Amino acid sequence: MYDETTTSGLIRAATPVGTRAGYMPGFGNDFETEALPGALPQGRNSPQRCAYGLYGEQLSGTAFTAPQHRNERTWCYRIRPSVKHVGRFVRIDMAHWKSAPNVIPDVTSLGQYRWDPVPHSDEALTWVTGMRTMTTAGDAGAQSGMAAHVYLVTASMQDEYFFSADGELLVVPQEGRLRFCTELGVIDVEPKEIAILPRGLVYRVEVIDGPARGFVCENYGQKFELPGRGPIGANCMANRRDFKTPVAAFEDRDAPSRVIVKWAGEFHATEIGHSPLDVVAWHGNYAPCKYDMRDYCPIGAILFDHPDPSIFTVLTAPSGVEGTANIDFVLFRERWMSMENTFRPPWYHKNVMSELMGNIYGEYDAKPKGFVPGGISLHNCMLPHGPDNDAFMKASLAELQPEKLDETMSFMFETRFPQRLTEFAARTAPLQDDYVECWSSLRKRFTGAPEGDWS
Ligand SMILES: O=C(O)Cc1cc(O)ccc1O
Ligand SMILES: [Fe+2]
Repeated sequence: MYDETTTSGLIRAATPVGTRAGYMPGFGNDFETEALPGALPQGRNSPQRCAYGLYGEQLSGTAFTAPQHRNERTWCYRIRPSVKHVGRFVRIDMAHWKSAPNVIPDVTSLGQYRWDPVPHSDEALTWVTGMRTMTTAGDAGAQSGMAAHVYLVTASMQDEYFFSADGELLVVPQEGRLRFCTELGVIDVEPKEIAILPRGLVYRVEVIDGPARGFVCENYGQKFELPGRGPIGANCMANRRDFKTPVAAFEDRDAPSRVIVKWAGEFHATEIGHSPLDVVAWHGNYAPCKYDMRDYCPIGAILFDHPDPSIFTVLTAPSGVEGTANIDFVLFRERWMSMENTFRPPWYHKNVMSELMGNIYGEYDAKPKGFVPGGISLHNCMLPHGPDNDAFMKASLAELQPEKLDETMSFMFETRFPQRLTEFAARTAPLQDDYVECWSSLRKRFTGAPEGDWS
């Protein structure tokens, strides 16, 4: 079966038996997939003439010489080589998609901040024009750090394609459904799922259910990978098989089209006469994927104390310093709390890493009010934070029983670099001016007597 046509018009390869339609299971696998029989060369990458008159082309995701266990590349067999998909570039303006370094002199990034959900407007916004950068960290040109964005998408890209040379994008939907029609296949995402779009991969984004809102972590550094589990062993947390990579899908479509490229923090457009989504077959380990966060198996304390949130790491992007991530993507999802004689919510703390959080749905235990679905908070490098007064009192006085934190999903983009607010985050997005007041009624309970004052 090679003629499965998606509703977006792309011709898709057969799905491996027993797997979810349109996807192949595994994270970082060496995949192979073809949308026409015999399109994928066997036993070699560069036959003298490829089947169907296709062009062979390598997409490198790491340096040629990267260590074997980190080396990523994919061989594509396509109707035209990519060099025909880009012509002369014209610089274009993209007012709200910012890259590090982006230091605004009169904006103070030092602080604890929280925002209500960024609202939609009446404007038709695509994946590219609807991207709103909230923070940037590090330096895109130095290939370290990240940017945190909110996307507000109401319109599909038509005869328009995009790729970023600056980094991979980790997409965290919060509202609506999107379809990523990529060179390597089609990925549909909705809230509770995430997707990774590798650096350099060309795609267009269609709205399946709009308006769509969500969060994006743009990773300028080394790619996201699964964290080592240490003594936890070979299972739990995010399991490799639950990641899904699309089967090959292509379109052979002639139409005046535009490719937008993000490169060194700048945006450029180039005109072409056909769709660049023309990869008929591919094999390799550099590919987009998606993951359903309901498949994440949380590990936690089963007797006492609140462990560090690193136990909830879904993906980590290493920096040069061992154990100190360029970015950790951390998930706070439904789980049981059963610790005895324990203050169960997050403790008060100061962290060398800077923590940007987003709420996908439900209530977050440290902030029962104010941190709402679609909302964002930022606790920057070395700035103290923790439960608000209500959460502190409730957790301190609770009769402790096993309790399920149900209907909840929040996440954190945690980076070793300080995060800088953009002009949009500081002046346009719905910043909660009174956020720091959530700690103001935490009063002194010290009396000099061991029992303290809990009245
Ligand atoms: O600040 C936060 O809410 C995130 C967080 C959660 C947790 O369980 C422990 C530490 C931490 O930074
Ligand atoms: Fe924190």
